[in-house]
Amino acid sequence: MEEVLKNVKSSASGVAAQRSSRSLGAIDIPHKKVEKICCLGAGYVGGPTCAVIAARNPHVQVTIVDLNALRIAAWNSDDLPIYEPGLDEVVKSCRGRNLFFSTDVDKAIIEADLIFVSVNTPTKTQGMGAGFAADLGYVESATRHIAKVAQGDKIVVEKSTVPCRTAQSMRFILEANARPGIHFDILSNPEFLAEGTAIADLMNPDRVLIGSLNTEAGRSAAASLVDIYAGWIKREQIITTNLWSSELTKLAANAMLAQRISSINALSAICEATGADVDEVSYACGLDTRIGPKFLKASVGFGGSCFQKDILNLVYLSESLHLPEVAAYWKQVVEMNEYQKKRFVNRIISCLFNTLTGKKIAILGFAFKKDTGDTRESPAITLCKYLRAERANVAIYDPKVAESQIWMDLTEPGITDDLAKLQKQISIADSAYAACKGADAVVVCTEWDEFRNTRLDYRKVYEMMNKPAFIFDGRLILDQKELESIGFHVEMIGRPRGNFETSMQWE
Ligand SMILES: NC(=O)C1=CN([C@@H]2O[C@H](COP(=O)(O)OP(=O)(O)OC[C@H]3O[C@@H](n4cnc5c(N)ncnc54)[C@H](O)[C@@H]3O)[C@@H](O)[C@H]2O)C=CC1
Ligand SMILES: O=C(O)[C@H]1O[C@H](OP(=O)(O)OP(=O)(O)OC[C@H]2O[C@@H](n3ccc(=O)[nH]c3=O)[C@H](O)[C@@H]2O)[C@H](O)[C@@H](O)[C@@H]1O
Repeated sequence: MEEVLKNVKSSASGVAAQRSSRSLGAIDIPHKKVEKICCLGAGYVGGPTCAVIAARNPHVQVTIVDLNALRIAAWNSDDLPIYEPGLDEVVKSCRGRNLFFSTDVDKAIIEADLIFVSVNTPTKTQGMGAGFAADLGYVESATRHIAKVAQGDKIVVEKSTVPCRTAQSMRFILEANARPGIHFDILSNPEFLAEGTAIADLMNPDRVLIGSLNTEAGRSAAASLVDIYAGWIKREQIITTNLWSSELTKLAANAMLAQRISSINALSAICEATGADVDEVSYACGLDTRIGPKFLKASVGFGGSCFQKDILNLVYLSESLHLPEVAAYWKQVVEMNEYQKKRFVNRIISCLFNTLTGKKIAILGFAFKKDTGDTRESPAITLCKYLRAERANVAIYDPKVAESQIWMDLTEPGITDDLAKLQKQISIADSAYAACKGADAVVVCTEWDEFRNTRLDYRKVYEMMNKPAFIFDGRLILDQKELESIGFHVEMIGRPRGNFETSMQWE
């Protein structure tokens, strides 16, 4: 037995040794010191990431450019285009010193030694792979632009999330279009930040991943980027791998995170039907150190711009590689997420006596998670769509999402395109109380702290609602007992319905 344990231990430490020698190898070889960085794309990733790079590397000039002039103007104003706790302070600390936001894409490319490509990679909406494959149009056009404009050697870094082997296409395009004598190195450096905690994640990441070709030039380019991150991150946390591992790791990490949520959400359905409590199940499972406690919070479904997109991308990749079983496995994670949203709405309909016609439903929270104003793929959008179809009147309140954004999300093609008709059924409130006034039901869609029992006066909410007053907690943030003592009828994800508890008593 001891022999077996020894072997297991030595093979495990062998893997660690291999990994660390690879990660240290990259910084031990001669490499260029980066003085100027350009980032193509001033979005949720490019903006915060490069702002932190600038803040932590005062000797490096960082210019973030975008084709969208309004977005750049906002980055240069006091009202940044995205809400992220801590972002204002970081930007203010270095904007105008070594951090610049500009629409002059060509100048920034010409000046830079290293260019991050941090443009959007949405799911294709038409053509081959529509609904699954990533639309690489923005990445390709950014790559072609770099090739056209560059007057000297550049390190080009894929920051966008892309399908495995995209770096090869980028290299092909760059080499085919480069001016004579110009050399490009390509690195993959996927971003793992989560919105709402982006600055904390960037300041203190679990790891930074850099993929390169395993050639001298490739390793040397990786070493230049390692230097940038080493401005504030311990070297052993900066991992270097081959390009394809790095590209695939990003898709894999998102797929695994989303898979955990779909797993706990699948269990939440069993909890509701049996009397088990999903929070208790998740807590008890999470205490197993092999499972761990994070990303096991049951919810109305995951949202955000990337989980669904990246899993579908993985599904498409698997299908293209003739691996249908692998594709079906990952696809189920997304299907479970859709099922969860539908299940939640069905519960609302059934509790409200099987009809929502003319009833007022207050939606608390429209962002896909707390501490962000981002609504991309927010479950609240799907919920509102279903509630509308049931002819409910919906009042939405979110502390950070702009009203114009809500209208845009609800008038997206495929959801509805008739704004005037929409406004007869949907209203946007400027406070939680205003949304709840006269409502038959309150639905918590986003886990904003201000919706917690300690922050919102639920006695006041109860007084202003139609009776019976229902609350549906899609985020498991409310104190059910306290709300019930006020008089609410409370329905929580992953807890049995209504008086199920009493019907299950046998003692
Ligand atoms: N949002 C997130 O939390 C995360 C996103 N990612 C990935 O990062 C990439 C970017 O995502 P976001 O920042 O959320 O997208 P975004 O849509 O917020 O920003 C992308 C920006 O790129 C600009 N752009 C497009 N083509 C350009 C070009 N040729 N030159 C200059 N600018 C150009 C667009 O105008 C847009 O402002 C995506 O691949 C995404 O999957 C990765 C990790 C986290
Ligand atoms: O590639 C990306 O875009 C990013 O996607 C996610 O980050 P993000 O989508 O910003 O936010 P998460 O915290 O992952 O939440 C995603 C969704 O899952 C939901 N969620 C999360 C955790 C949980 O336990 N339960 C749950 O329902 C959230 O409410 C939210 O709707 C990943 O966490 C990041 O590592 C990754 O970089």
